[in-house]
Amino acid sequence: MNLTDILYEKTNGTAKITMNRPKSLNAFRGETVQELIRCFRDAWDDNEIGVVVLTGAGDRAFCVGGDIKQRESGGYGGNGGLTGGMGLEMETLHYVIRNIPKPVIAAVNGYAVGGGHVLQVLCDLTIASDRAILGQKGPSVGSYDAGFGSAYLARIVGEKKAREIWYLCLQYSAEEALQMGLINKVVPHEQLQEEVDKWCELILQKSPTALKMLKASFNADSANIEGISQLAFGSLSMFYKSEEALEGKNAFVEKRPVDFSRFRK
Ligand SMILES: CC(C)(COP(=O)(O)OP(=O)(O)OC[C@H]1O[C@@H](n2cnc3c(N)ncnc32)[C@H](O)[C@@H]1OP(=O)(O)O)[C@@H](O)C(=O)NCCC(=O)NCCSC(=O)c1cc(O)c2ccccc2c1O
Repeated sequence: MNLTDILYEKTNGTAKITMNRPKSLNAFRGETVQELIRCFRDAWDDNEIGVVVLTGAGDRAFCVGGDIKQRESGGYGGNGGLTGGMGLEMETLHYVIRNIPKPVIAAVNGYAVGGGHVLQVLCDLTIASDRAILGQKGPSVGSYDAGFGSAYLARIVGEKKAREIWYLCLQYSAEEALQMGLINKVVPHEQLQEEVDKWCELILQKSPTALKMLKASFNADSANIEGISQLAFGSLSMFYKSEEALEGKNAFVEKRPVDFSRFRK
């Protein structure tokens, strides 16, 4: 596969997908999302693969969400269509992570923030380094991921905690994330790969059909969130054209404090 933003390797039944833009803390742009979708589809279609690992390149980040520096008033470019006018085919990416009939493990090696955090939320299982920092950021930068990013998050950590995560945009340590049930396990940073390998091995010893059916049954209960997701991304593409959204983006790029006060009037 010809890939620029992703590293993709398949070894002994495991497909490893690494977001590879470390200079931007693995923030995603249109191409990154397209390549992620292609890799998940390849792993879906390959009968030798029984488990998928999603991680980030480098030592600092899993993924910090959309590449804000590339965000324009109409989103991230593109011609509309599958990207809903935003240049990021996020709904499809969320779809393939949720619906690939094999367990997906997020190996969170650093920051998992914004849309990057939503990716770890969507994975079946998460193992994090003790250096990981997790949280949402959208309302600080004029954005939101209000489909699976909010409604499914609330199923995982409960309504109160999910609202805190989104309304306050705090950053949580791996240990705090573990305590609130947001992730499955925390390990010393150096042992992350080893632990992920162990979990993959355990999964690969199991009946693939049983795992496939279990994943489908877990998903069934939250399937209606897909409709909420369509509404949320549809409204986001309109919101991105607003002065309010641009204030969030510009403040981040200009490295200055954001001021949304005029939009409360
Ligand atoms: C993550 C941080 C808290 C890290 O802070 P720290 O101080 O440790 O590091 P720096 O801030 O110096 O970052 C290093 C370097 O990386 C650049 N960078 C960081 N985040 C991004 C980013 N999101 N986009 C582009 N570049 C980024 C940073 O500018 C530095 O580069 P220099 O050249 O200046 O050295 C902190 O970095 C932080 O808070 N980052 C912002 C994270 C954020 O707001 N994420 C949410 C973005 S919006 C989003 O995720 C999103 C999701 C979706 O699903 C969408 C769907 C459809 C459309 C749009 C979507 C969308 O926008």
